Amino acid sequence: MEIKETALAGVYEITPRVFGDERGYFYESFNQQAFEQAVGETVQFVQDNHSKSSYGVLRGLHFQTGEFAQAKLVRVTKGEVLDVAVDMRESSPNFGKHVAVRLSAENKKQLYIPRGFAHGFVVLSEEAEFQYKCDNFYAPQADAGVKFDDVALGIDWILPHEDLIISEKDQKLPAMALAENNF
Ligand SMILES: Cc1cn([C@H]2C[C@H](O)[C@@H](COP(=O)(O)OP(=O)(O)O[C@H]3O[C@H](C)C(=O)[C@H](O)[C@H]3O)O2)c(=O)[nH]c1=O
Repeated sequence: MEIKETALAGVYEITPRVFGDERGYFYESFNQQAFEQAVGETVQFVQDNHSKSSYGVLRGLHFQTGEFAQAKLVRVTKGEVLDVAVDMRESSPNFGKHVAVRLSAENKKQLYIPRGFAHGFVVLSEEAEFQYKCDNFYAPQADAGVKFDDVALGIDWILPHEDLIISEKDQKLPAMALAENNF
């Protein structure tokens, strides 16, 4: 497994070692020991999520506030997405900055997004299946987020606006300046 910190401190890009042979391939999609050694902290994941989306679906930018904040280890097992993490920690020198990485079933890349970050993705392929680990349980009462196209964030989502499919909930998310984050 190769793991490297992205330009956004705290967010890591992980590329697993893939063993291919005439049957197909094998790789360890998660190894607690290797992961913790690489990110330099203990992370206990407690919930696995799996979502399927069609081309143009944009989910995000979401986070859970305060004590319910979640660290996530995300990957794509079908298709391709542009995955985005935004630093929401007001004390961080990177507050409001983001990183965007293409994750796909093909490149098998994963992204580790610590607590204190907003997360979202847009589907670039016909369909995408998105699977991820969280280190804190779902807490709807702490569900929060920021608007994906807030100019203050300056995120290039690649697809034309008319191709995007966004839930009503996500369309109503506040701009960064108004987002409650408690981080
Ligand atoms: C997140 C979540 C949702 N749900 C239920 C609540 C709704 O009835 C339904 C769909 O939820 P939502 O529309 O919030 O799903 P996404 O838009 O994919 O939300 C996720 O999108 C971005 C990419 C994230 O990083 C978060 O994990 C999460 O916010 O699943 C649960 O039962 N458990 C959960 O952990």
